[in-house]
Amino acid sequence: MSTTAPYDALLLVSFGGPEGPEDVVPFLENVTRGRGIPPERLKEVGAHYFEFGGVSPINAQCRDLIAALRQDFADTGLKLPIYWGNRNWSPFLADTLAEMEADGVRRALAVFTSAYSSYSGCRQYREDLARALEQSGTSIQFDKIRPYFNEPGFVEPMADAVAAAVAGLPESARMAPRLVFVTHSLPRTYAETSGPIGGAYVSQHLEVARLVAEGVSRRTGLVLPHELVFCSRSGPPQMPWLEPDVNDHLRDIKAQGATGAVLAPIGFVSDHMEVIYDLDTQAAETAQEIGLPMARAATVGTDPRFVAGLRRLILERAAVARGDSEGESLSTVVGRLRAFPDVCPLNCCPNPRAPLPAVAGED
Ligand SMILES: CC1=C(CCC(=O)O)c2cc3nc(cc4[nH]c(cc5[nH]c(cc1n2)c(C)c5CCC(=O)O)c(CCC(=O)O)c4C)C(CCC(=O)O)=C3C
Ligand SMILES: [Fe+2]
Repeated sequence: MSTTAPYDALLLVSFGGPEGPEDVVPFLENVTRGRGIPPERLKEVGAHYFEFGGVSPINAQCRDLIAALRQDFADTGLKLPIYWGNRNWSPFLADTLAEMEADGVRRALAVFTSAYSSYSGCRQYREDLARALEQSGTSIQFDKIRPYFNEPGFVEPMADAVAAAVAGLPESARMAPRLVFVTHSLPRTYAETSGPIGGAYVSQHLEVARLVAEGVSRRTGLVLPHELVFCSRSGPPQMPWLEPDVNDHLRDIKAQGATGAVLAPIGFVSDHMEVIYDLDTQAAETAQEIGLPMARAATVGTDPRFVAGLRRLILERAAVARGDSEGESLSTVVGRLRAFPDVCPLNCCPNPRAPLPAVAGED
């Protein structure tokens, strides 16, 4: 029988987002406290949220993912309560931990809404949990599931989505379309130090891009050129971030003769603000301006294969925690990168400013 022992609960840990116009400024203050984001950039990002009524889509997407996981657990006979807490907006992690402890939770498993290794998408959440334990005066023991970029349930729905987006391009654009894989830009130093030995953020994305492109050619019979590009750069202009920017890239491929572009936001598990603003609004405007037909592929969201993949990772981590499995992983991974370690190694994705306490790692 599959079991989630020794865990008493699952905790979905996410970024958080504003749920109305009055939330936008305090939310951005939480995000950027002590991070040296220029005020002009903050005003600009605030304007993106206001364009959408001051509501980020991310909280609704977390609620949907939790509902889908609960249904999947019910269907597969798992009895593991699911909680939710955020880094930057309510429900805040510290409040959720207090609630969990009041409910008798002693040991819990965390799932982050980020599939890849980076300070922002992994260690920072581990630090957030350590700080929330401190703030709430609770003592729940936390493990986490490993980064899931190479879980088949993450990759397969994206290959379907990209193939569907290619098919949805106008006939004329299907002559020589390009696949444009997009993720969140990072300061180059964060990317260089990501993972246990550095470089993990980009190599994991390149691997997913390769796997999805291969999946697309299996589905369509076409081998389409692809590349990895970046969105949502912030920080001061003199600081190097990962490039090229998606808008610059669209201009480049248009100049090279591309007849169309499919944007595939492989860096995001659902249609976050970066997707609905940076791609569906801003990059779509760029594409329109230069006369390049563009389609945007869906994110995994609550695709049942993705949800089942998360469940496999939860069961796998529980087996390791019980000592029933000693390996890194029981479940399969796709591609040429190994399953990421269950316990983040020493110095994995280091804090770029100063070391802070973090859960679920060797340090
Ligand atoms: C790698 C990465 C992910 C992916 C992993 C993951 O999913 O966690 C991610 C996710 C997200 N980032 C988000 C929003 C923002 N990120 C910002 C700023 C920053 N992000 C960074 C990196 C990442 N961010 C970095 C290095 C900064 C600079 C400041 C710092 O070093 O921390 C800022 C400040 C303004 C700006 O400069 O843009 C905002 C508003 C939202 C919510 C979207 C919504 O509302 O739907 C989500 C899911
Ligand atoms: Fe971000």
